[in-house]
Amino acid sequence: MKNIFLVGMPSSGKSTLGRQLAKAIGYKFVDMDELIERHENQTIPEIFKWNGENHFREIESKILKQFSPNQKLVIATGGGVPCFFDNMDFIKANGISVFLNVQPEDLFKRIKLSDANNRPLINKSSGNQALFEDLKKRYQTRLPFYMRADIKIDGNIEVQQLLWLLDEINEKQS
Ligand SMILES: Nc1ncnc2c1ncn2[C@@H]1O[C@H](COP(=O)(O)OP(=O)(O)O)[C@@H](O)[C@H]1O
Ligand SMILES: O=C(O)C1=C[C@@H](OP(=O)(O)O)[C@@H](O)[C@H](O)C1
Ligand SMILES: [Mg+2]
Repeated sequence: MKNIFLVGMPSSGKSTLGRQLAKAIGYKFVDMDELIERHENQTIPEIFKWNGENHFREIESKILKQFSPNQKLVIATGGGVPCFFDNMDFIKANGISVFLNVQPEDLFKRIKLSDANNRPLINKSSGNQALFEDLKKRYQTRLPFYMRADIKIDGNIEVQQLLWLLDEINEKQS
């Protein structure tokens, strides 16, 4: 079975669901953001601050292209991965892609609930209205890229729906 790439907005659950999915199907889980941090020996906010977004995007694309199709991996991509360079072409050619579709209203709630403040593109201190507007705009801009995924699912899925997702993946591959 091919590698599985999870794509979607920040806070759509790629890392959370990716771990569960990998465990359920006996795959290894990898988080691209963690690979990038290890490669650069810096946190994501530090990379953005000291080297800029362009550098981050280049490293991100380089890390992506090191995957080969049949490594038995579930890969949580960063939210921007499908939207830069030919990354989405690579993903489609080298694995099964799953878009976790979570609406801006729900993303907003998740981001507000979480203590984490490690996403340089999401300014939690900018005020609720500005944060929500930014999420809506980013979601609309990115949607066409995410929609190229092989499978699109509502990101608010329950654990039992994971089984449906697995069936769907198997069908795509048979
Ligand atoms: N299905 C879900 N329903 C509600 N909250 C979720 C769900 N999946 C993840 N979360 C919460 O959303 C936040 C971001 O999840 P995460 O997996 O880090 O997203 P991503 O990797 O897509 O940025 C976390 O606080 C997590 O607990
Ligand atoms: O949406 C984006 O452009 C980004 C999302 C982040 O990953 P998550 O989607 O896991 O938050 C991380 O790669 C970086 O902060 C940029
Ligand atoms: Mg993540």
